[in-house]
Amino acid sequence: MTDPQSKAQQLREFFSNRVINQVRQILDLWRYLPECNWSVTAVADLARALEKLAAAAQRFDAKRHQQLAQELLDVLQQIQPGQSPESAQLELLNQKVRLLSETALRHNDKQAAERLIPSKKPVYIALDDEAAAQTIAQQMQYFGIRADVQRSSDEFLQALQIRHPAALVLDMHFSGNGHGLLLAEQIQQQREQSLPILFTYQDQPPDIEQRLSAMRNGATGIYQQSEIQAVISQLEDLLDRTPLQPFRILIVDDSKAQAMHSARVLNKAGMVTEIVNDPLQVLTALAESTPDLVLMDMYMPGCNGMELAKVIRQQREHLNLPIIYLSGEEDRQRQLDAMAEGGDDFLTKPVEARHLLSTVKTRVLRARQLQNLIARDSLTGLLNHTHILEALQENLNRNDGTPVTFVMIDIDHFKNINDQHGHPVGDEVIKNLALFLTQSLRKSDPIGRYGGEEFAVVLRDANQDQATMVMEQLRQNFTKLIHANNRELQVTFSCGLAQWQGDSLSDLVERADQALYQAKRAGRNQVCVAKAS
Ligand SMILES: Nc1nc2c(ncn2[C@@H]2O[C@H](COP(=O)(O)OP(=O)(O)OP(=O)(O)O)[C@@H](O)[C@H]2O)c(=O)[nH]1
Repeated sequence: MTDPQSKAQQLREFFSNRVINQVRQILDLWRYLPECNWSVTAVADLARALEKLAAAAQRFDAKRHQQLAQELLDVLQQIQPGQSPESAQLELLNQKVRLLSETALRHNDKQAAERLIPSKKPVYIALDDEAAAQTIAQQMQYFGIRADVQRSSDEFLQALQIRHPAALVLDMHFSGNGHGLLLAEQIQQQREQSLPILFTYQDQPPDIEQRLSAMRNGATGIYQQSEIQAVISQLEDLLDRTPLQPFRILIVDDSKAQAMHSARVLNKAGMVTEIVNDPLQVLTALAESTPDLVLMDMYMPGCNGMELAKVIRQQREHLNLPIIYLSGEEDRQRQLDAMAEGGDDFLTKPVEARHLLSTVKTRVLRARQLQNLIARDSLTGLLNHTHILEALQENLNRNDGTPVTFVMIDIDHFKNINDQHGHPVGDEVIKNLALFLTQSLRKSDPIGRYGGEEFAVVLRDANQDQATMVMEQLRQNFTKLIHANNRELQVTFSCGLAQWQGDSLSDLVERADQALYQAKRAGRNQVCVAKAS
């Protein structure tokens, strides 16, 4: 007879697998909605996927998933088919989708390697050098990316018939000089949507004609075969399914009708809007919500748009906030004057919806890129020292009963690596660990470069035992990575972690640091847990 406990465990694992797939599908549909301006069919597809999840969750008694799926369905049903969703509805949907993506995996899931982020679809690798292809495939697996090696053009084409991959890693000269490029052309011609292809070459860098041909055939990048980590990094971007933070737009216009019109256009593309009709209220609105962009009328009672833009720019925190004027002003000189006073763009009313949308989207994406650069470490792309601590503080502030564990990681004998192999190799090891952590942890876990060869992670919803399991697994996997194409170079890290017990941020960090010190003293290459305070 089967032990009832193991049966329950099996059921849980079955559900866990299934839910990961269903949530993946829901996230894909969700990301597609703004692109198709919330088309009726796309919303119906999302509703169907949510119904399926709710039904499966009910069968397996997974209350949290059932509740979230149902809540999402309730909001969707309030939106009239073909109409713009309201900002409050968008807020709610965004918040629930985010929660759903977070619940899709727990740290103690057995399938920790198969996380939410990477696509379930495999990546096909087709290189002339099969041993090199196997090495890349194995490295990808350590990063949680499924990879299938294809040995010949025929095998490759056959595999494509059977299963669509998430992306291809293809040698430009697979099966003969330039043949990889021809193969790519043949593959893309048969598809409606082009397949992302990462082209590789062995020694001779491609010339401009080959690069152009690669670009025309769907290249997302061209790499030397030995740049394994760069290939993995690009794949991670391609396969990322984290729900985007919605764009938040503050509309400042004394005309209620004009403001509502703009709001509807932006809402239809999934952007959350807030309207301020009294220009004197703009600073209060900026302090309360943190918009990505301000869309502003030029002529309003009380003050004009140019004066307002100047006042906004006087505050350091809004120096990079994009401001777009939307006005009936047609005089080009006045428009240019307005931009000189702190505006970024000028749209003349009446503006076409697609024109407004593309201007707003481009500006917000640029501003976010810039913000990202400021908050992130340039070598690794991780949060910098200040911002990882800020992320930790935010998590402590939530104080909603879910455990939070702070983890500190330090590469062992890093000075020797620099001394023996050179600084560039040291840098590569740092980048590899950053990428490895990004790939191996949940997207919702903030990861930072704390100092030179020191890293920090905030694990939310993980107590110290769960966190130890996760970090122990990572520690073991990390030792298997190849760095700088040198199989002799084995790198390890030590790790100290502390679960938050209601203590101050500095005490928590101090405890994790002490635990890290313990791990170093006890011989390195290990995970140590902090003592209770
Ligand atoms: N290549 C490279 N090296 C760095 C960077 N930041 C710090 N380092 C070096 O990292 C080394 C850190 O060495 P230590 O703190 O002495 O410790 P360790 O050699 O890692 O030894 P243990 O931590 O005791 O295992 C120093 O030599 C720094 O110069 C960086 O961005 N790139």
